[in-house]
Amino acid sequence: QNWPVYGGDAGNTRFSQSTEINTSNVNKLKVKWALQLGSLRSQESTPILVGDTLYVSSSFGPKNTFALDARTGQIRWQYSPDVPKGIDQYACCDVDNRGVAYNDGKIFVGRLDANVAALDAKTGKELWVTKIVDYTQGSVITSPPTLVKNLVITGYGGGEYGARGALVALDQATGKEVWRTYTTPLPGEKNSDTWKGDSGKLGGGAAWFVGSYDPKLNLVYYGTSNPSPWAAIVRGSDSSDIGPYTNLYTSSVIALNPETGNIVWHYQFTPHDAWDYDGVNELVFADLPVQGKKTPVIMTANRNGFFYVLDRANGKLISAKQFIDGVNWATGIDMKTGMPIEAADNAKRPGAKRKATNICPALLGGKNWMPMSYDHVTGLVYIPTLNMCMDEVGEVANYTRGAFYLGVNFNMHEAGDSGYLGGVKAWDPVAQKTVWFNKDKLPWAGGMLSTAGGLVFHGDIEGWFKALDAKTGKTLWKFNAGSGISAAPMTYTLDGKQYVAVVAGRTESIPAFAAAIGEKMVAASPEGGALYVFTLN
Ligand SMILES: O=C(O)c1cc(C(=O)O)c2c(n1)C(=O)C(=O)c1cc(C(=O)O)[nH]c1-2
Repeated sequence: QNWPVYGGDAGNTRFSQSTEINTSNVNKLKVKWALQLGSLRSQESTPILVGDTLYVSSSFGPKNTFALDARTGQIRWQYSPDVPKGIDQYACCDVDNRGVAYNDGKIFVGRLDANVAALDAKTGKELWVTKIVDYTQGSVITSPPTLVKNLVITGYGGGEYGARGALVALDQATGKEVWRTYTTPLPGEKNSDTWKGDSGKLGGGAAWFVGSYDPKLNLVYYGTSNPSPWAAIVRGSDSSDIGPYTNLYTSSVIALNPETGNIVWHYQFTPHDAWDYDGVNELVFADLPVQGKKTPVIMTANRNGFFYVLDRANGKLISAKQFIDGVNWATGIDMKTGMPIEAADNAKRPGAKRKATNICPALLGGKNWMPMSYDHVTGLVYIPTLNMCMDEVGEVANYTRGAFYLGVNFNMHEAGDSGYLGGVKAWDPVAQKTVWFNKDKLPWAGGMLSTAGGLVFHGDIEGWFKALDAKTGKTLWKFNAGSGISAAPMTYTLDGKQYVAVVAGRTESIPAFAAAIGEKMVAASPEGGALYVFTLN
C-alpha cells in the first residue's frame, strides 16, 4: 500500500491498492500540511515513503532533498549540495530533479552536476559522491536512479548537446563504478554501421528519465533520447529512405543484464529520428493477454505518438497504435519489421534547407515525461497527452562542447483548429483504443496516480489538482495549488490513514520551446514550488 520508489513500484505502474479515499468521499479531501521547496524553477518530484519518513527533492535552489515526518511535514533533515554557478546552461529543459531512491538505510540522489550521492537515510549525512560524467558537456542528471540488488544505475542527459549517452552502475556500498554501457557505438563496435562515419561519438541516446526493473527476468529497462544532432544528415541519410542509418540505440528501449550491463535486447521506436522524439518515456509493466496467454509486457506512450506493447522478455512488438489524434510523421508501425511506416516523399522529414510543415506530434511529443499510471482494477492506462504540431527546417549543425547541437530550426503551433492542446486520456492497452478523453485548452497536464478507490489523480498547468472517476473521467474534486503541476502525485498510508501528496511548481523552461503556445503556458499560473499533502478530515 505504500510508495517506496519513484514510480510506485519497480514497474512504474503508479497504482495504489488503498481505498480509504474513494469515489464516495474524495470530495472531503483537505490539505493536511504543505512544505515550501525553496525554488521557483520547474518542480517535478514524486516523494517516496520509507517507514514514516517522506523523502522529496526540489529543483535546484538552495535545497535539494528533504526528509520529512510524513504525518506532519516537519523537516528531519535537508541536503543542500553546492550547485556550480552557470550550470543552467547545461540543462536543456530546466534544473529539474524528479526524486530520490532508497535501499538499506541509504538515500541515493542523482544531482544536476552529474554526480550521484549516497546519504544516510536517518541523518542526511553524505556517505559517498561519485562523478558520473562531466556536466560541462551538457549532461546533467534530472531523474532518480534505479536500484537493483547491490547497484545504483543511472543515466544522464545531453541529447540536445551532442553527448554520448550511457547507463552507469555503481556499487551501493562504496559508490565505485561497476559497469558503463554506452548507448551509441564508436566505429568498429557492434551496430556502428547504423551511423554515418563516427557520428555515434556525438550521437545522443541519453537515458535521462527513469528505468524499470523486472526481478524475475532479471532485466533493467531504460528508454533513450533522440540522436544528436537533430539534423539527420549528419548521422546518415537526408531522406525518409534511411538506408542502414537507424542510429542505434537512440529513441529506443534497451533491456540490460544488471550484472554485466550487457544489452540483452532492444527495440527502436523512431529509427533515424529527425523530430526530437526521445524514447525515454516510462516503461510500465503489466501482464496482458496475448493470444489468450497472460504475458509480461512493457507499455509505453512514446513521444512519437504511438502506444507500444512489447514482450518484456524479448522486446518483441505485440501491438502499436496512435494514442493521440493527428499523428502524421508515420501512418503506422509495420508489425513484421517493427519499423514505422513514414509519410511518403519526405513530406514530414526536414532536410538540409528542406522545410517540413505541420509535423504532428511536435518535438515535445504526444506525451512528454509526465508519467502515466496503470490501474489494475479498470485495466486502463491514464495518459497525460499533448496535441501540438510543428514546422522544421534543416540548417547547419556545428558542434561546440556544452552548447545546443541541433542543426534544425523549429516552430511549434496548434494542431489545426482542433481547439485543444492536450488532455488526459484513459486508454485500453489490450484493445489499443480510447475509453474516455478529457480535452484541455492548455498543454502539459501533470503525471498520474491511480488508486483502487476508483480514482485517478493529476494536476494541470493552471495549478488544479484533480481527482477523477477512473471509469468516466468525471472530476469529483479539485484544489488549486497556486502554481502549475507537472509532477506525478503519490499516496501512502500511515497509522491506518491514507495521504495523497503532490508537488506543484510550473514548468519554467519548456514554454520557451513552444512559441505562442508557450505564452499561454506562462500565463496559466505563476512559478511556485511546494509539496501539498491531503487527507480526509
Ligand atoms: O535529451 C535530453 O538529454 C533531455 C533531457 C531532459 C531532462 O533531463 O529533463 C529533457 C529532454 N531531453 C527533452 O527532450 C524534453 O522534452 C524534456 C522536458 C523536460 C521537463 O523537465 O519538462 N525535460 C526534458
